[in-house]
Amino acid sequence: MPQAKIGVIGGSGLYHMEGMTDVEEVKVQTPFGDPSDVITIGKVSGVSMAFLPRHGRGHRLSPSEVPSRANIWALKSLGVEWAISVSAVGSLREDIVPRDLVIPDQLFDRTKDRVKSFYEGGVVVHCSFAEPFCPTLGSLLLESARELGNVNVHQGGTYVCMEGPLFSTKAESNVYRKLGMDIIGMTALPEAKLAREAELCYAIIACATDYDCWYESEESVSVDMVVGNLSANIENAKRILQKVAQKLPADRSAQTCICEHAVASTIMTDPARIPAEVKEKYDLLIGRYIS
Ligand SMILES: CSC[C@H]1O[C@H](OP(=O)(O)O)[C@H](O)[C@@H]1O
Ligand SMILES: Nc1ncnc2[nH]cnc12
Repeated sequence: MPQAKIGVIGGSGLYHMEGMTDVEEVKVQTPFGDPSDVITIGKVSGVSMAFLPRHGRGHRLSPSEVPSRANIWALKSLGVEWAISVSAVGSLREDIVPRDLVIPDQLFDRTKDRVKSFYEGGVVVHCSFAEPFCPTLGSLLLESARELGNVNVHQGGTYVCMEGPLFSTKAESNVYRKLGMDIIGMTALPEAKLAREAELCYAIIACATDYDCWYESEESVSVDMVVGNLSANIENAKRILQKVAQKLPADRSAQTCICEHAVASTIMTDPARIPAEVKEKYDLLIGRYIS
């Protein structure tokens, strides 16, 4: 299997990553089923990158159907250390204008129907998730986005993740605003949790596409609105990815983020009591801690 240092999970509107060289398509199998689609591996700015469209090419998977465990496992198995999500979001703040970009630093979970951990069947792990995004990667995304010059970029903000697929009611949207949420989407969870459990550095380039439905003088969110505003944003997101590829440190061990060692000391289960087949299953993620 070819290897890649950066993994990009493309959201709504981002199904292909043009401009990659030395391209190869790989079909990865995981203990959690098939990822959303084949993964394209190539080079961007001379750095190896794996690209996976979250909803599949042709946008076939709803947010609740995205196989996040398979997606994150597949990226990990390709050697990915830095996972970047590109996501469409609604804005819950007047000053986050559609077509602005946000690099969120917090998450609030309103999903209901999703499996949120890799670990089950005899191994119990409790990772810290107080800081759900990698601050090292977030800073580099912010710096790269600011270098574009032609786009308004917001540093930090809370992404509230709803179940969907229907958009929110006005009552819900207004409650999220009162609670201090900044942007809303349907896909950051469980992806961010699984990335932490897989010890990946993970952050989001959030492309604001609409004002959801709280803003009385603006039209409520619709697919047409999202798609229209996304096409401009997606080009910016691709340029950010090219820039950030050149900035990522060669070695994560020199970084101050906890991501690379996120699971160390979080395994509650006595290794002597973890069945051999469970150890084998999780070797990719935690073999170094339980063997
Ligand atoms: C087409 S609007 C709703 C859809 O877009 C976002 O997806 P993604 O984060 O993958 O860009 C949102 O979360 C919904 O899934
Ligand atoms: N308003 C919104 N709510 C949820 N997900 C979204 N993705 C883009 N806009 C959204």
